[in-house]
Amino acid sequence: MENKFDLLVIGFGKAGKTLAGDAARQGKTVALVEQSDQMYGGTCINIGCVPTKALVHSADLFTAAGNDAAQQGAEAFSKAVAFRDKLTGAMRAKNFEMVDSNETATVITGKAEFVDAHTVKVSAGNDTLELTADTIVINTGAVPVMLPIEGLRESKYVVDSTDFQKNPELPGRLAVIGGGPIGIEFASLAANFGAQVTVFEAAPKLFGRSDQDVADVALELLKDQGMELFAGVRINKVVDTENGVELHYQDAEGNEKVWSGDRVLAATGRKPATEGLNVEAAGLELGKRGEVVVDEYCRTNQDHIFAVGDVNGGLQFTYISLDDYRVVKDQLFGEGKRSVKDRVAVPNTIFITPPLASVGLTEDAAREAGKNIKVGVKPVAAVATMPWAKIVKQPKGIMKFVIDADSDQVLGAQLLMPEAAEVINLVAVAMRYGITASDLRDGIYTHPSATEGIAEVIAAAK
Ligand SMILES: Cc1cc2nc3c(=O)[nH]c(=O)nc-3n(C[C@H](O)[C@H](O)[C@H](O)COP(=O)(O)OP(=O)(O)OC[C@H]3O[C@@H](n4cnc5c(N)ncnc54)[C@H](O)[C@@H]3O)c2cc1C
Ligand SMILES: NC(=O)c1ccc[n+]([C@@H]2O[C@H](COP(=O)([O-])OP(=O)(O)OC[C@H]3O[C@@H](n4cnc5c(N)ncnc54)[C@H](O)[C@@H]3O)[C@@H](O)[C@H]2O)c1
Repeated sequence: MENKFDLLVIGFGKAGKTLAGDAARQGKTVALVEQSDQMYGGTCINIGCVPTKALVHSADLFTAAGNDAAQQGAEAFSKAVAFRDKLTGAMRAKNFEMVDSNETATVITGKAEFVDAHTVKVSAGNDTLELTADTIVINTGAVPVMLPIEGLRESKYVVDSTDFQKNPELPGRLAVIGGGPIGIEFASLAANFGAQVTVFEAAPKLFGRSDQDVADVALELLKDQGMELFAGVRINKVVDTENGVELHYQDAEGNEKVWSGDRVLAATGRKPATEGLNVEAAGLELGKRGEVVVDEYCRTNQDHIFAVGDVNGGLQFTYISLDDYRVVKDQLFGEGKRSVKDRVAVPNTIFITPPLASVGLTEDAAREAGKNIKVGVKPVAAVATMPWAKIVKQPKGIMKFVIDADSDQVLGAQLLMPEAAEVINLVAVAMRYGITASDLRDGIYTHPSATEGIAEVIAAAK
């Protein structure tokens, strides 16, 4: 094999694989290096968005069918895991083919590390290979943070989100450390399948990035699922016992307490995957969280090396990795104008039931910023013109819009409602392209749908 390439991509992430395909279709020689054959296609399709949402959806179907979680939950969970494996297996194969089937592209399985600014060593077992390239794109993603809590790393009952997914057995009693999106989504799906779930969050509030009225409804929904949730806690130690595992913690009032159960999910964030990459050999700069430092074009301090996706320390979403790809593509094959600074109104969704989707400013943030605002807010059950919530039997939720009272622009929205992950994209597009709140209010929407609810809530803004 020729070891010199036009483009070398390290890591099979969203940005890198898309760029690799593009470059190959233009006749460039491309090598894509991925450390594991179980990770072709990257985090999203193997251990991230897709498998977790497959489990969330199966859990939703299970509860919507009125099943008895205590009797059937464990078996239903195992079946959901089997479906997920089939799905991710097929996607992995397709992702491999989408790159490797190009005549000028090759996928190389092994762990990459820099030798110098143009050379990368790939190791697989005892085999090593040195590759050189004109352009190098680092797309190695992120890895779970395992905090230095006494006993945490040593415990055989503590798992991260990847290991949790490998086990087809539903834990009876599950503790989740961390109330971010990973913690909350796993907590919610496990509870829907019948696990007894307790969430421990260190910050003073859960759903701290939402306004309090929205957070309150989200917490109520999770409690309805039988979950216990604690904020403001400090985990002191993890102890393996004869019967399982204990978490010794201090609650928000300073009382020392012990939780005991069967499994602990550590979901306290993910850090850029640069360990072992030897980026120093390429003269690259690392930031405080181990991220590869880049400019607004995802370019490192070496002109021919880019870093895209989670590894550059930006927002950790697949769609941000995809947008990094667009920026680098424009640098390599376009006009070189597109920048990460062009991003406006980036939405996000936490996949609970129903989902909580947000974009832009909360009411609190808008007031803090001194904006003159109007707020439209309604419980989902009170949105008379949106029967969709009742049809899908999800009447609990809240819809909230923050509107600039002077310009009529939407400043932000928080939607805890059926199809929120879809509806939020419409709001984000409106914010991005200057479509006013009145335009959104007066739009013609299909019926019955979740979208039509936004008209009534915006109309109620004051
Ligand atoms: C449980 C979970 C759920 C998530 N849910 C969502 C969601 O619903 N929506 C959303 O938008 N985002 C979600 N995310 C975040 C999302 O998955 C990531 O932001 C996204 O996948 C990052 O993609 P990336 O392009 O940075 O690289 P990744 O897809 O992470 O790919 C990096 C690849 O590099 C490989 N690699 C690492 N080091 C080396 C090396 N030295 N040599 C060779 N290969 C290497 C890795 O094996 C990996 O395959 C979730 C994440 C997790 C963990
Ligand atoms: N639906 C989605 O889009 C989705 C889903 C899952 C993950 N993700 C992405 O993956 C990234 C990682 O997710 P995450 O939830 O692991 O990270 P996160 O950083 O968002 O949340 C981690 C949580 O753990 C808490 N925490 C930290 N130390 C703690 C301690 N000692 N005790 C208790 N709690 C502690 C933090 O306060 C925080 O709330 C997210 O930033 C997100 O971008 C997205």
